[in-house]
Amino acid sequence: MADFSLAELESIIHQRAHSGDPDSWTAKLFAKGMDKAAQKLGEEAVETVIAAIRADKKALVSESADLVYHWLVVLGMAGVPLDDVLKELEARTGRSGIAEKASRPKG
Ligand SMILES: N=c1c2ncn([C@@H]3O[C@H](COP(=O)(O)OP(=O)(O)OP(=O)(O)O)[C@@H](O)[C@H]3O)c2ncn1[C@@H]1O[C@H](COP(=O)(O)O)[C@@H](O)[C@H]1O
Repeated sequence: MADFSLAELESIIHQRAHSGDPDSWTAKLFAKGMDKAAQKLGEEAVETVIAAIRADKKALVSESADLVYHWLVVLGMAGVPLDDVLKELEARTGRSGIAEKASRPKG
């Protein structure tokens, strides 16, 4: 099991986003804005699909890492916390109160 979490990567991205470090890819993406970040996310998604179709496990791991990193950049840029996505996934399992609340009639 890796000693690393998506929450840690989200935190690193948050720190690097406005670091002003000219060597930081994260800072470059944040400076370029959502169009560029979303484009990179799409490219990494396509590269992940290609790796999967080729049954190239090594490439699938590498492209998945690129994909998840760029996905977190896009979430960060949009101001959507990773936790919101995790809560949505949790609700879909039926484990959390969110699913119950969402399906409850208003009023
Ligand atoms: N996980 C990543 C990560 N995955 C991919 N990338 C970068 O994403 C970029 C784009 O990937 P591509 O394969 O498309 O590379 P490219 O062909 O050179 O890109 P373009 O020609 O399209 O510009 C590359 O420069 C990769 O280095 C990442 N950059 C950063 N991180 C994480 O973010 C942290 C902070 O990084 P910096 O912001 O660079 O300090 C790092 O320590 C890592 O933990």
